[in-house]
Amino acid sequence: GSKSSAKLYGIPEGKGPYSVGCTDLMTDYTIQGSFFRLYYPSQNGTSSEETKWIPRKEYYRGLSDFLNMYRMLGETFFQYYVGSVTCPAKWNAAFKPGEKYPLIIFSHGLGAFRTIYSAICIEMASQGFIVAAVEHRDKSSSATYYYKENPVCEAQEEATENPEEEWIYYRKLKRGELEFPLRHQQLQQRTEECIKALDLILDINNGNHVVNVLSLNFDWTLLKESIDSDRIAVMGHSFGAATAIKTLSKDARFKCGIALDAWMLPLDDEVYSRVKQPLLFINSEKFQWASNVLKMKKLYSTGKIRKMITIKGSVHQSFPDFTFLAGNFVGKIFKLQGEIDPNIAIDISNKASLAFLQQHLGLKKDFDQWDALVDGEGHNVIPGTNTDLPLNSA
Ligand SMILES: CCN(CC)CCN(C[C@]12C[C@](c3ccc(C(F)(F)F)cc3)(C1)C2)C(=O)Cn1c(SCc2ccc(F)cc2)nc(=O)c2c1C=CC2
Repeated sequence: GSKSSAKLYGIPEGKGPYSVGCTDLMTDYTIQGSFFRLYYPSQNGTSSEETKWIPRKEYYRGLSDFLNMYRMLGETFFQYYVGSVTCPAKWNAAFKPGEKYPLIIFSHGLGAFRTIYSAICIEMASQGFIVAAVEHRDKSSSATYYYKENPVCEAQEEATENPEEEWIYYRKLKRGELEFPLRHQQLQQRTEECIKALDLILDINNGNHVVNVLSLNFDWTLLKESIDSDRIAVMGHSFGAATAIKTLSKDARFKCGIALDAWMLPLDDEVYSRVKQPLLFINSEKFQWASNVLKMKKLYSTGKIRKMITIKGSVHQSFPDFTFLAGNFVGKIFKLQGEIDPNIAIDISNKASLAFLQQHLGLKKDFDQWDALVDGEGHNVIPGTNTDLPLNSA
């Protein structure tokens, strides 16, 4: 049955010392508002409820459309196979105050949305990071929503009691439409959304009151003076990795970036000379082709810190959570798993990320134990890319 198979393979728990909480924040009754899922160090025993992995059925509709599945079939398929999946974080657990935590803003890929990179986000939070996984409203996500204040009953007090949900679904490329203009315009919006999420979190850090249009009982005031505003990084997968690179070029408050299987197409030529901060590329073995690797190479210019590793036997889907939910057989058929065990692949990615973040955020942790991984030394990992392009050539 669905429960057993999905449960059997589940999303891995965080390995770090902190227990992990999870909540959602949506601001403003407009599409311009911020919407992100927050993963954070939590106080033990303040919530026993696990977090719903895909919280609304409209995401199943978005996914089946994105994957060109027949909608009825797709929705039933997802409802049945992932409807009961939870991720190993305590829903609305109380935030653990008392220290300043470094912050990561995470950007999802094409056709994804804020909740499906929880293995990465939970691991980072368990190691003492606060992670905000933004949900983009640029129509690159399978689905997303916002609340409209329905003007009709504006006059009466119930305006905020039954705000109208507006769902936005993935915008497919039209036949004959050029890809770059659409993706570049989406990239601009995605970058603005990452920067706005940072502004909002720093606002909360200053003790300003935040209005969450989602009625959740989470105490945001506990985050006051809990963000280490000098230790901020941006991270993303595929289109989200391009978003991370563009965000670095736009906002120096982000001190370094991590690009997971970067899709370089949406980036404009100006970006390449404007990324001053250290950048780590973590690539899967299969998601690599010459023009994409050449663009990564273009970011290697003198004086800038660039690291690149490839995880052997991994595939593009080794980073999102679906890789943990399919059995080995189905996983390989749908290219959700490569030759490498999904847990080993994500472990390499997370440890390399932690070591790189310690190096470039100046953390006082023990993540330096994984420095060799950042240099591509270790099992299942190689430096640079597995394509035959020499990276350091000018
Ligand atoms: C058919 C649509 N076709 C045209 C756009 C390409 C579809 N595609 C390959 C797919 C996503 C695939 C997938 C997922 C999930 C299941 C499931 F069954 F497990 F749910 C199955 C099969 C189908 C592997 C990609 O877009 C790959 N990709 C991604 S995949 C991000 C994602 C999305 C939804 C998820 F549920 C999980 C992960 N993010 C990017 O930023 C970029 C690319 C390519 C370039 C830039």
